[in-house]
Formats: sequence, structure tokens, C-alpha cells
Amino acid sequence: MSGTVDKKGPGAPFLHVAVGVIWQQGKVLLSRRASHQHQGDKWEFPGGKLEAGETVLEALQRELTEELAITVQNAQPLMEVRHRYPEREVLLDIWLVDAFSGEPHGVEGQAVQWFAASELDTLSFPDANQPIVERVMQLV
Ligand SMILES: Nc1nc2c([nH]c(=O)n2[C@H]2C[C@H](O)[C@@H](COP(=O)(O)OP(=O)(O)OP(=O)(O)O)O2)c(=O)[nH]1
Ligand SMILES: [Mg+2]
Repeated sequence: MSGTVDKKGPGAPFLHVAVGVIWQQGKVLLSRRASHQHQGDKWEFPGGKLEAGETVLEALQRELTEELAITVQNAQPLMEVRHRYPEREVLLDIWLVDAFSGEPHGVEGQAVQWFAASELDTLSFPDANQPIVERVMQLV
């Protein structure tokens, strides 16, 4: 299923998004969304929209290479979150990434930072992320 061509509802785009919770010793790697993007300036779990013909895992691997220059070595499905923003609806397909190679950095110029899971509730995330934050804080 493509993340960009599917439509749901009266003209609002429906986006299928592969999202990685990159986990290492109780810490999580977050990226900061650029100002010009949807939900700009907020912290996010890295990832992005599925392209035509991709599985979610393929999209996750591609996005984490494009955005962070890492290679996913192990990932498992964690949860799915559906959320309707006024301008679009998203299905976030969230995977726990607990092994990767490479040194992550913001390939697209975005801020990238490790945070303790316990401090996630002090950060500003897109509205859809509340259940993800709650779940990740329980992983510790
Ligand atoms: N990656 C990511 N996207 C999120 C999160 N929470 C959330 O609501 N979203 C939304 C924001 C966007 O509407 C959509 C992801 O799209 P995106 O703009 O990151 O997609 P992309 O990486 O393919 O970016 P682009 O090439 O279109 O710039 O999902 C999150 O934690 N991580
Ligand atoms: Mg993205």
C-alpha cells in the first residue's frame, strides 16, 4: 500500500507511515521535524511514508538510512496508531529497533538526540504520539 496515493474521507490524504523507536539501553533516538514540515519543530520518532510496493519494514529500513544513515539489524512491530489531523489522517506503524549499525546523525540537517525514556513526557511531540510515548516509557 502506498503512503501517498491512498485517500480516505472527503479529500483528506491518508498516509501510512513507518516509524522507528530506536532503542538502546533505556534511551531513545529522536529527530526534530523541520519548521516547514507538517507538525514542524516537534520531536518525532524517525521514519516516513511508505512508497508504492514497499512493506512497512522496507520503508522503515529505507527511511532510517535516508534520515539517519543507519542500517536496521533487528526490528519488531510495537504498535499501530491511527490519528486524524485536520488536514490529513495518519496510520503510524511503529517498530522497535533494538539493533542497528552505523553512527546515527541528521542527514537532512535535522537535530537528532538521545533521550532517556523517562524524560519523553517533557518533550513536544505531534498529537498522534501520545500513546506511543506512554508505551515507550513503559519499556524501561
Ligand atoms: N516520522 C514520524 N512521523 C510522524 C510522527 N508522528 C506523526 O504524527 N507523524 C506524521 C507527520 C507526517 O504527517 C507523517 C510522516 O510524514 P513525513 O513527512 O515524516 O514523511 P517522510 O519522511 O516520507 O517525509 P517527506 O519526504 O515527505 O518530507 O506522519 C512520528 O513520530 N514520526
Ligand atoms: Mg520523515
